[in-house]
Amino acid sequence: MIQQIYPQVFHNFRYELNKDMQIAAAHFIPHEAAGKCANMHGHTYFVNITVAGDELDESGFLINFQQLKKIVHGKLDHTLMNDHTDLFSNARAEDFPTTEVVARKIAEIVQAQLDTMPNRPTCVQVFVRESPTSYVVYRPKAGNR
Ligand SMILES: Nc1nc2c(c(=O)[nH]1)N=C([C@H](O)[C@H](O)COP(=O)(O)OP(=O)(O)OP(=O)(O)O)CN2
Ligand SMILES: [Zn+2]
Repeated sequence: MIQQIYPQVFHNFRYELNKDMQIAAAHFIPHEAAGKCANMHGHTYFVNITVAGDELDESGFLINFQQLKKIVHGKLDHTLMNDHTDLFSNARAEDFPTTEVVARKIAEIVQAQLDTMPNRPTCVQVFVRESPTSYVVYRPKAGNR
């Protein structure tokens, strides 16, 4: 079980849900500035996804927790991040699989799913802990949907 206090995100929506998941994955950062992290290595990423909205779906959900897990954990768990060429690139820094970019890509995956739902919830925050001492918080700009 994951037990952690996460940073709060300000919003005016009536409902907010949070889904935790652990993703075991390998990556490498294809840049000399990454030092030893330019070599392939693995992490157990601790991910927290925050979704908010004013309306629920016909099940009384903002989004089913299981569906959230499936679209993120189901895609990335036990994979090499760099292999996901639909998400990451070894040529563009904006798309290297850094913690920052992993958090942004998870937000984009989630928002793409949310955009198909009639109740139109919003992904307001993605927290990604890559190691015991390093984490990133990504908050999509309002209106980027
Ligand atoms: N801003 C970023 N800096 C670094 C990233 C990153 O994604 N964003 N990534 C790495 C490496 O991938 C590495 O896996 C993590 O680095 P680091 O926190 O240094 O890991 P340590 O366990 O060695 O940390 P200690 O606190 O020294 O134990 C590097 N930088
Ligand atoms: Zn790493």
